[in-house]
Amino acid sequence: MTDTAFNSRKNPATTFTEWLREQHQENWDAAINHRFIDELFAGSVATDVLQHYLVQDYQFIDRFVALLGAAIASADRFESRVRLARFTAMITSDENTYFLRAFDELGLPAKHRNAPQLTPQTKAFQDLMTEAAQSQVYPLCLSVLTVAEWLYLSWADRPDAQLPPRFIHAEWITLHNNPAFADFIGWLRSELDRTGAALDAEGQARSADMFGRAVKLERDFFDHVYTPLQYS
Ligand SMILES: Cc1ncc(C[n+]2csc(CCO)c2C)c(N)n1
Repeated sequence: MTDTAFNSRKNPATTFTEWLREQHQENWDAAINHRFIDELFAGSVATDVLQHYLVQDYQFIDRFVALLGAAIASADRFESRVRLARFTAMITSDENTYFLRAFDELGLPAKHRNAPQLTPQTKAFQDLMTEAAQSQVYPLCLSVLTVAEWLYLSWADRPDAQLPPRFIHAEWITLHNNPAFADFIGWLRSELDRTGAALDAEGQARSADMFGRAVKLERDFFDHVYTPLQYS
């Protein structure tokens, strides 16, 4: 739902990604200030809640990588493909073993790591990533990728907060607030600013719709971890 078209925004200095976020500010703020994030920083997330969050979130990566592939294929220039390809290589390498170590720490059996029962919220997210990928429209792929990354940087960016003592909490924060991650999101936003501003009004409305659905799903995902499934 678009209140005002991007081209008739009040402040001409507003970038396309700022315009997108402004339209979905309520869900955005609810997500980045969610109870789950407060508990993560406090190191006090209940074990069954954290298990549920990580098991369901681990099912995110497959479609996320497929969406990156679609962005690489639909990008309008070589340097963009290269940057996306480097990021894809980074997140698919073995460097980051956080999930596997966390599953060990939480005593989660293999069946829940690899083929858990999926919740409707997880499925809805997978479907939105598939929809964006299948559009084969670069700024639409970016609209969903940008939410999944920028919203995570936004909740993790609490400069005055102390890190909690256990790695299962602390590393989930530092994975999302480190300088390399922030730098990539800066680039991702500049890319959507550039290609989104060049869309016609209908394309911009489609981008805003997908961006808004992604923000809502991020909020729903945090909400839904408080009615965890049992993984034993
Ligand atoms: C529901 C949900 N939304 C966004 C992310 C963030 N995220 C997903 S893939 C990726 C790139 C590599 O880490 C990032 C930052 C998440 N984990 N779970």
